[in-house]
Amino acid sequence: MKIGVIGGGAWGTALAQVAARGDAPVLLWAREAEVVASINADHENRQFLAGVPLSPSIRATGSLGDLAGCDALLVVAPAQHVRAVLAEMTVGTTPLVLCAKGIEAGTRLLVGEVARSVAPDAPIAVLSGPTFAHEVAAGKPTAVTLACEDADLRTRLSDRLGAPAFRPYASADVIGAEIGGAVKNVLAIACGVVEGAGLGLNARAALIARGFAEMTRFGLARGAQAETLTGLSGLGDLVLTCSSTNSRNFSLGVGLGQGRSAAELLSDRKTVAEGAFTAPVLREAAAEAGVEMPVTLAVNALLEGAPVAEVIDALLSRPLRAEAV
Ligand SMILES: NC(=O)c1ccc[n+]([C@@H]2O[C@H](COP(=O)([O-])OP(=O)(O)OC[C@H]3O[C@@H](n4cnc5c(N)ncnc54)[C@H](O)[C@@H]3O)[C@@H](O)[C@H]2O)c1
Ligand SMILES: O=P(O)(O)OC[C@H](O)CO
Repeated sequence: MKIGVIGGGAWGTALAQVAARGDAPVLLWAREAEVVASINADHENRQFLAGVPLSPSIRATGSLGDLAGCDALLVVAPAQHVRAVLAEMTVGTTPLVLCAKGIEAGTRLLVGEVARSVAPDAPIAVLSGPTFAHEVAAGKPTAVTLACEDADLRTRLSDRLGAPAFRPYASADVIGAEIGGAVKNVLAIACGVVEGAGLGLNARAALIARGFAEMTRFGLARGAQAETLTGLSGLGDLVLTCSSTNSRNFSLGVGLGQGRSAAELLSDRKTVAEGAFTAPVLREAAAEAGVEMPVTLAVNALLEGAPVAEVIDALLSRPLRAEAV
């Protein structure tokens, strides 16, 4: 199975490294000419994953057409750009493994749903979980959810990508795997705010637990299975992303919690903090589904410039309720 990777950011590059195990050939499409040049000439992605020596069997290209000979494509462009990138190429029946985490603005579609609408003949899988790119690229032990309705394709992808230090756990719940990854980014911003505003570790733990209740309510309303949400792509990724400034979403929240504006924090960044784009769409999707998501509303208020103290007060002043989802 020759693997192609769409997206030369940190995660696309780390996944290319996973797929290149044993010197298997991997073709990676990157949007930036300097990323293509740096991978091909120096086996390093200096722009997005600096300092990690890459396998020489990874070749980079700036032309999406070159991916035509691949047997499966890992789609690792940021969620808001997946539609445009897939629309530029002929996917046909090549399986697409969606690795971006988000919900598309405007349509409120999950990335897999976007892919289906652009490439209706392509089988769909989702790879998601607690995965900081630099750790995966360094070969540190990592486990992910690999969700695909087609059991045969799921097995072939798991066999092709799996390794002792990269363990795909199988699931048929594509929607559940996607919802965990999309929602956790918004909740990670909230946890970063708790850190930035110095609210303490009790508050952070409470936010993770109540945030997970929020993720579960939304996920169940959208047809996710509860066990997927409690798995690697849901709770697992939530815990990772809410725990470390290695997370771009958590770091964005730290800045907001310190009273800096979203405009300032997002203005010159080259890397993507997906939660900032997902938050407003998630608010709309939750309203549409009739699901209460107070943490998501609070993150949106902060992104729109509401004062930190005011947003925290509003969250803490909500009427007490039963703990059950
Ligand atoms: N970095 C991680 O640790 C990690 C882990 C798991 C999942 N993800 C997810 O993978 C996806 C990609 O993130 P990343 O970390 O690889 O990116 P990144 O932040 O390292 O790099 C930004 C990427 O966005 C691309 N980009 C910017 N504008 C674009 C446009 N107009 N069209 C197409 N692409 C454009 C750039 O080419 C680059 O590949 C995101 O959905 C992210 O949530 C990231
Ligand atoms: O840096 P973040 O916040 O985009 O998180 C990266 C991955 O999604 C963690 O699983």
